[in-house]
Formats: sequence, C-alpha cells, structure tokens
Amino acid sequence: MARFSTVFAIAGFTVFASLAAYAAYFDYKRRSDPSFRKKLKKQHKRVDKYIKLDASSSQSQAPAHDLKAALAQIRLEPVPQTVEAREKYFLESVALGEQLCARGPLFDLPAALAFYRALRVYPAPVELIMIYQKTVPDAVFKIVMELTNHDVKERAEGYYDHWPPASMNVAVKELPLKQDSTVAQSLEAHKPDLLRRALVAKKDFAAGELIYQEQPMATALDLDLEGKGTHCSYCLRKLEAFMSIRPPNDPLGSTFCSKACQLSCTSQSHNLLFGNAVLAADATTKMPIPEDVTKRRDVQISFAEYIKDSGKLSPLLVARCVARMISNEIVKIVPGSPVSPPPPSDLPEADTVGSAASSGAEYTFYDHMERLRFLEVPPTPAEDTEMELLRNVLNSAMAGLDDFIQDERYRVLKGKILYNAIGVSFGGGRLDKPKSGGRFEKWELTRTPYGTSRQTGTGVYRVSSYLAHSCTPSARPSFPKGTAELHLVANRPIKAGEELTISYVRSTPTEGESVAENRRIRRQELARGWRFACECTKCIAEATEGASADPETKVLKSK
Ligand SMILES: C[S@@+](CC[C@H](N)C(=O)[O-])C[C@H]1O[C@@H](n2cnc3c(N)ncnc32)[C@H](O)[C@@H]1O
Repeated sequence: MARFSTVFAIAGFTVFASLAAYAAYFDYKRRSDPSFRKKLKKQHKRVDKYIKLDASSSQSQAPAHDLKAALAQIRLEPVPQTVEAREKYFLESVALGEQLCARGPLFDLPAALAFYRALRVYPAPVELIMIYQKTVPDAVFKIVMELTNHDVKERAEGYYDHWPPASMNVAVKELPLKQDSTVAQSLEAHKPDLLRRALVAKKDFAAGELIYQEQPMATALDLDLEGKGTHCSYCLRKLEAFMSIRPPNDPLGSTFCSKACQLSCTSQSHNLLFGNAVLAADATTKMPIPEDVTKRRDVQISFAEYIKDSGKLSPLLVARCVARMISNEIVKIVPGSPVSPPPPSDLPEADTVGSAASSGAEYTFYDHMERLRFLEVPPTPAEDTEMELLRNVLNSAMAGLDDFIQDERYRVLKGKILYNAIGVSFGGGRLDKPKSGGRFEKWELTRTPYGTSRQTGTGVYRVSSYLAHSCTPSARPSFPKGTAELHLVANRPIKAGEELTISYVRSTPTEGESVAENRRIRRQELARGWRFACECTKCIAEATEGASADPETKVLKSK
C-alpha cells in the first residue's frame, strides 16, 4: 500500500469504508455480472483488430518510458462528455489494456497508457486504482501509478497557472513584500520573511468597470433572517411572496427563491444535513425504519437549534462545506444518489468549475478549499458541542460519516471560513440587523466595506478570498443582482499588474462619526478579525493629521 499513500497524500483523498466496499463491489461485478462481462468481451474483439493494426508502432516503443511526454499527449486527447460515451471509452480502454498486457512486457507502456485513459474518465479513480492493483500485472500497474503521480503532482503544482480562469482577468501572484503598495508596507511589518499571495489585475480597468464576477462556494443567510421566509436560503435574494418555495418540516426553516436554488442547495449539502434521505453503507438509498427517521429528525433539530442559538454562521458554513465534500464523494460512487443528485449543468455551481482546458486539469471544491489560508482558532467547549451535533447529523444520514469530522480538520476548515468569508450586502446594506450580543471579541466578522452589521448573509468565494485589505482600496465587492453573485468593481483606474484590494471593514466614517473614531474601530476590527495592524498610507496620514488637528486622535496615538 505504500505506493498508494503517495497518491492519497498528494491528492488529499479521504478514503472511508464504503469506498473500499464499492471497489470490492465493482470488482465482483466485473467478474460475475454477465452483461458487464458480455460488454467487455465485445470490446475485446474490436480491440484485437485495433492491436493488429497498431502492433508495429507499439513494438517500436523506446524502452526508456517518457512518461511526461505520454501524459502530455493523453491530455491533448478529448475526453468524452456524455455518461454513455464515457462508459464506452472506459470499457474500450480497459479492454485494450488487458489485450496489450497479454502480449508481454514489450507492451507494458501502451497497456499502462490504456489503463490510464480509463482512469481519466472513471468517476471514482481511487477505487479503480485499487482494482488495478489486484488485476493488472505489477510492471504495468507501476507505470499506471507513475503516470498518476506525475499527473496529480503537476495538477497540484499547476493550480495557480490555471486558476483563476483567464476570463476573470486576474491572477494570484506571490509578491515581494517590498512592492510599493500600502498593503505591502503593512505586511512587511507583519510577516517579514514571507512572500505574500495577492490578487493582481491582468489588464487595465477604468474606474467603475467590472473586473470579474464570481459565484460563492458556500453561502449562509444571516440567522435573524433564516427561517423567516423573507430571503432565499441559498442565493440570499429577497423574496416576493409568489417566488417562495418552502419545503415542509425543514428543521432550519429554509426557503428558496426558485427550483434551481432549491436543487443546488439540496444536492450540495442540504439533503445530507437537513433532508430525509437515509443511506445504506454502499451509499444507495435505504428504506429507513421509523426509529431511524425519528432519530434523524431529532438530531437535525438539535443542530438547527444550536446554530440559531449560537448566533454564528460559521457552524452552518462549515457543515455545508463538509456536506458538499461528502456529497461529491457519494455522487462518484452512486451517481443517482438521492443525497447528491448532480447539480444541473446550467447552474454556475458545478463542482468542477475551473477546468483548465489547456492541460485537461479540473479543480474541485476540495482543491479550492484546500488552498485557502486559515485563522488559527483555539479549541473551545462550544466547538466540541458543534462537532458532536454535526457528527450526529451526518451519521443519521449514513453510518460512518462522522469520520469526516476530525477535530483538527474541523478547526482548519472553520479557520478558512472565518478568514475568507465575505459579507453579502445589497444596496449599501440593511439597517434592521439586530446588534450582535456578547463581547466584541466573540463576534464573527466578515470582510465587507459596508460593515458586517449591515449584511444579509455570508459567502465564501474561490477567487475573492485572495483579495488583501486596504483602507483606500482599488476595488469593491458589489452584489448588483441582489444575490450572492459577487461583482468586483474598480474604484479607480487600475493598471495591468497592479494589486487589487478591497476594504475588509467600513473605512469611511458614517454620519456623525469622527475620522479618529472610524480609524479606531476599523483598526480594532482588522486586528481582531484578521490579526494584522494596518499601516497603510491612509492610517498613517490620519494619525499624523489627527495629531495636529484632532484632540481625540492625539489621545489615540499616545495609547
Ligand atoms: C483573507 S487573507 C488575504 C489573502 C491572503 N494574502 C492569502 O494568501 O490567502 C487575509 C490576510 O491577508 C493579510 N492582509 C491582507 N491585507 C492586509 C493589510 N492591509 N495589511 C496587513 N496584512 C494584510 C493578513 O495577514 C490577513 O490576515
């Protein structure tokens, strides 16, 4: 198993019992299911013909395997798009691999390439690798693994070459701290030895121009609105009476603006967290016994109540992200699973967005989440309760899913959400949000120039997560569609190569607020929420000006 551990470690796959069970099932089916075998046999005949034609070129293969070149060649080959075409391609490739294996060591490389092609289209590649390990000759298997390792490594290392997609006109860059920008100055003070990741423009933008638009990876409606039926629980849109879909007996009281939002939310996470479905160990639907149903309902209600009482969105956002990652695994095993029907393709939230056409690499929800940095949050008793409740909910959907909630992993995911979440506000924000209770240190802050106290909900975004803060930002997040779709708009002319920044906090005084007071609050929020002391030109200028003009600031400066 040592060779697998490399792949697992690089790809970050989580293997759980039911996946192994599925591999065994597939293997069994392959050996015993007559129609499956018949299909394979038919392919063999066609393949025999193909091999005769291709034998001379295969025999002339150089003994030194240039795996990288072979991989590059395979990546250029189009991948079939429909399920039927993929299945056909898969069967043909496996059959070809088997035929080539039978021809002896000279055919090891072409055989491995054929198996590798099959792996590209198989929905659960890790499981297929496990099957190959049992069924393919060692030498061929070794080449398949080498190809896989190269691919996984190149894909992981090439992430920022392919992401964000070219259509977004921005890139994630590691910038030297000495770069002449207000953010760089403050970061240098903060992390002297590090390069920093920043988002830069790839072309010029005029003031007011749209830089990019982006759908969130996860959203949550503010808790004073959730369950009221006034806003969509998925896209956060304000609802009109005629457009509201309210599933009966939903433990969270969620409401949706459209079938599309309901389906997306359901397929990504809601069904696993708050739906009725109960799954058997192989992830197929199970006819639940009444006790299962009652138990599931009880744990769902406890979790929903906990979320509402906590007044915090992070437990719900973490739960949604975990559920989405699990749903993605389940859908690979059982494509028609009721817990995770594949999202309709016309919705922006397909889980393999960010396909890098040039290399054939595709990045998943997991890939994006994995790369986000996180705030280190100390363990608390409340968090233990939170994890326990989520474990109960997941286990009530399918036994064994609680394995996904490991303390450390949970905390990292929560830290990613707390660090990167953006407040979604419409038209400058609302004024009716109840004041956060408790100590300021305990409030959850989101990044928004309108203030967390004015937001309608929270979104976590793949690209906008990389935006740094400036008190005189070059851009602003805006939500002109009245949904969580984020539009990044230029505040001033921006040149290609220039860093894009937003204000994480309200950095202009409201009516009646002094400059000094605004400065004090925003710096306190930045320090508390994202743990940095902003030393931008505005902060410095205000402090200097204040020292000579504003007695209030004088007091502040001397503190
Ligand atoms: C959400 S992350 C921003 C993206 C981050 N640079 C990355 O690599 O993912 C927020 C962190 O970036 C850094 N940062 C952003 N703007 C800053 C600023 N104006 N001054 C100092 N640090 C800043 C701080 O470390 C802050 O905690």
